[in-house]
Amino acid sequence: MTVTPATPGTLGVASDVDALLLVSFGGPEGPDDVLPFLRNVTAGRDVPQSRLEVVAEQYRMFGGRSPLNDQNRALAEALRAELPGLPVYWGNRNWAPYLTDTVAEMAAAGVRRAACFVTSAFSSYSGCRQYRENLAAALAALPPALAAPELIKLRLFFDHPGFVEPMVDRCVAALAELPEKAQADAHLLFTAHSLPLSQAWASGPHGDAYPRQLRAVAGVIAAGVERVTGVRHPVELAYCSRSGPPAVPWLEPDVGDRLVELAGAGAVGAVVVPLGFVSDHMEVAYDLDVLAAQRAAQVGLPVARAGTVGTDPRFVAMVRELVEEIRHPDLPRRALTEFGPWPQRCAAHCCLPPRRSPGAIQDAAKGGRHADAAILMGNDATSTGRRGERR
Ligand SMILES: CC1=C(CCC(=O)O)c2cc3nc(cc4[nH]c(cc5[nH]c(cc1n2)c(C)c5CCC(=O)O)c(CCC(=O)O)c4C)C(CCC(=O)O)=C3C
Ligand SMILES: [Fe+2]
Repeated sequence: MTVTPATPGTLGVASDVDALLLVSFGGPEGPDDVLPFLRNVTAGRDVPQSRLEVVAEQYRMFGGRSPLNDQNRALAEALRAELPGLPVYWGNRNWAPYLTDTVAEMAAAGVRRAACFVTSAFSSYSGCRQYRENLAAALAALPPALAAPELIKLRLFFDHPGFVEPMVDRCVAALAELPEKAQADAHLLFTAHSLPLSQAWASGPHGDAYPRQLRAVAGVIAAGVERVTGVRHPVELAYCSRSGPPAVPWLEPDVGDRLVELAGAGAVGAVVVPLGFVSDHMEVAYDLDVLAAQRAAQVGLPVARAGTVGTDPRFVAMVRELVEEIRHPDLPRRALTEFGPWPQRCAAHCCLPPRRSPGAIQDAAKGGRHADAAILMGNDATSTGRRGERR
């Protein structure tokens, strides 16, 4: 491919990427949005009505408004400041601004090649592949008169220093909030969104990537905490926000159950670390700060909740660095675990959704329609000679 030299003044900004698209989950912004939002999230999924009513009630406790969209507005603003000259767009899977509308707006504005930053750090169908499918669907929905931009999904960032270092600071700060006598021996209880076991097993190119990545990063963060405090805190991994019918197994233990168990086993305190989320949205504000906190209070276990990265300057700079990786394939790709740096392009069979029709799996194996969508979105447009891999 042709490599355009960086123009002075836009130094460090990928000159052959002409937009950044912030891609996220979306959340309701008022009471009337709650049910339509939940219907969007669970369309075609095995989530019982009773579960939806429980979740709707949680959103109503917060005035029907999730903090998530405002957090993404703040992140988009921070990215505009970090990447002057690069238009920053924002689109969601489940609520306005919908990806379909944003991608149409980008095409109408003449965007040719956009880097897509998805606010999910880890490998899973819900957090990675489904977003690639959403992007492909947004392209497929473009009016024929509009030229489709190339959409390049940035690599997963779960072990990037720009994510890990702010999390170390947040753990250290949370430890200091615990009663003094609980600080030295406190557990670090890392948490992430639970997944159906079938989805967890199918995550990543070799399976089981989601829990393994979480555990690996948790260890790196704990080591970072030790460098600051001089204490190696015990590391635990637990899950929140289980959904689906009770008969379907999901990743365990639940964070609330684990806090109760830890108290029973004589733990003096715990820091709950929302490792699986990059901002304090509902899964944090309700599932951790209300539900899990109640469980700990019932057994008298002191807990503090670590913050999320939000718009930490190091996290914002990380996005810039990931964009630069697209522009300059020879740049060092920073990563702190043996799982990274995650490839720019996910393998065709990476994070396959559970319960796919045999036809769709065959398609993926042959490099058919589904695989094309995945590869288009995850590809490294600056590298060549890799196409044969999927033949
Ligand atoms: C891996 C993962 C992430 C992390 C990656 C990422 O960040 O994308 C994530 C994020 C989020 N999940 C969120 C909300 C919900 N997730 C649900 C349901 C589900 N999530 C799942 C997985 C994930 N979810 C799964 C396997 C289901 C079962 C149904 C299905 O297979 O799709 C439901 C339905 C009701 C219920 O809870 O059962 C809701 C309301 C919000 C918004 C919070 C806010 O509004 O502030 C966010 C950021
Ligand atoms: Fe979710």
